[in-house]
Amino acid sequence: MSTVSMRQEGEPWPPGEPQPVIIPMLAEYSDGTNSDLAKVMLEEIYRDYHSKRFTFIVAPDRRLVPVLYWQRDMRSRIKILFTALPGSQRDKIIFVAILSVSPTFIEAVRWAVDELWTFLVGHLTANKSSIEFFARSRGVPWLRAVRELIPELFRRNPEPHVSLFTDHIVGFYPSPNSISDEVLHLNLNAHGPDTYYLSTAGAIVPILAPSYNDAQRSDLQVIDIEDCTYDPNLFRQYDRTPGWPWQTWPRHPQICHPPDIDGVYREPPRCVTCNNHFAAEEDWNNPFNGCQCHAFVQAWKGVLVQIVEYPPFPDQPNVVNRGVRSLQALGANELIGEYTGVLLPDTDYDPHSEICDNTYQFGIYGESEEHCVAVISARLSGNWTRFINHTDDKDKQNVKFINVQIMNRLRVMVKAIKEIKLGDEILGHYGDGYFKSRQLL
Ligand SMILES: C[S@@+](CC[C@H](N)C(=O)[O-])C[C@H]1O[C@@H](n2cnc3c(N)ncnc32)[C@H](O)[C@@H]1O
Repeated sequence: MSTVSMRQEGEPWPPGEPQPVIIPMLAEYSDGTNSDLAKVMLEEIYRDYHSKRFTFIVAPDRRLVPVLYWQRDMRSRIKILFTALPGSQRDKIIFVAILSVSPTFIEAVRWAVDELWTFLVGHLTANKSSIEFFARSRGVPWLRAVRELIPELFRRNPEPHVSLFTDHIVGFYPSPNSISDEVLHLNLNAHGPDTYYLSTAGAIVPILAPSYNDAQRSDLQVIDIEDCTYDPNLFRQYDRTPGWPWQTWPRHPQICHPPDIDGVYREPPRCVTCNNHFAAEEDWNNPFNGCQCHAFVQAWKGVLVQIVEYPPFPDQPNVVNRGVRSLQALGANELIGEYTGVLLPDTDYDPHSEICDNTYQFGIYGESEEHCVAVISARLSGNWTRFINHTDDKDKQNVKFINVQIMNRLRVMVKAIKEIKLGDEILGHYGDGYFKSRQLL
């Protein structure tokens, strides 16, 4: 166990005293050991990118990497990291530039004690591709960081060096650098960060919507959406679902306890958390109306995960198997995500529909399993939760899909059922009928 205190920059340690771990803001989340603290720091570095918490340090004397010469301590730390990193000189420079905009990393370089730094270097080295993919898919301004840290590179003979660091070639390098920032930024605005996966070769690959029949296009990049989308016209196309529980048709299927279910207006019920009324349907799009538990909803939108390629399933050896890797520790019983997609009526799978499929589909149920109020189809739009793989092994399942009412909506949520560690694959159970209907298992 180490004590936690702040050290003045440059101040020598009193001889014989154990070197304290600094980074006080992180200490409360760890068990106090340097090994655990290094993991928490790694998570915080991912979080810096996710929340776009960037810092550009102004170093007093900047020199070419690998001798990033800020101060003597920092210089030797960066040298250790540089030696440990895999990849070419260019890859290493890009990686250090990416790290250099993370306030947590800067804090570690400046303050961390040797043991903590050694653990952190181990984590950074082992997760190099993952960190780079995560940072770049969140729009980290790494090229600007290279320019700031190594101005000589651009001043003396800019052209060859600039082209060394600007990467317009998609799929050329077998590393996360394979998609340029420009391409990523363009597509990120339209599709979202979890519409790319990290391949086993270390490349960033756009995720294309699957197609199971000739009527569906398979060259469309999937889109991230925060909430389910509802288009009444999609519901009008179909006959009323037999188990439809509401009186009116179509109506927004996620809105629960409609006050007019039998034609009599009733006051909407209150949220158990904030005690406000749930918004009535007409106010549904007004975020300031009704239940105000937005902080709660926001919490699971900040979860750090990454879509990565896992080994193919034995029954589908030629199919790329994307799954979800957690980039943070998650506690048992935490709600970690909402399954989002396009809301559709509970009709049979329509092979001619662009949005409908039976692979990325979950039902939303009312009071009972017979009351399927809609299905959520995530073929084209959804979020990371659609890449959660299935396992029959109860010991490996670490999440489950649950139907809950939060704010004024019925939602399919992903709930952690045990502690999940940084790096674990997130695995659930799809329900007994899923694979039978596809005859895949
Ligand atoms: C919701 S998606 C999960 C993400 C999927 N791995 C991907 O790359 O898009 C469900 C599909 O993943 C595959 N899958 C997931 N878990 C599986 C398992 N335990 N065994 C075989 N296939 C599985 C099946 O093809 C299934 O239809």
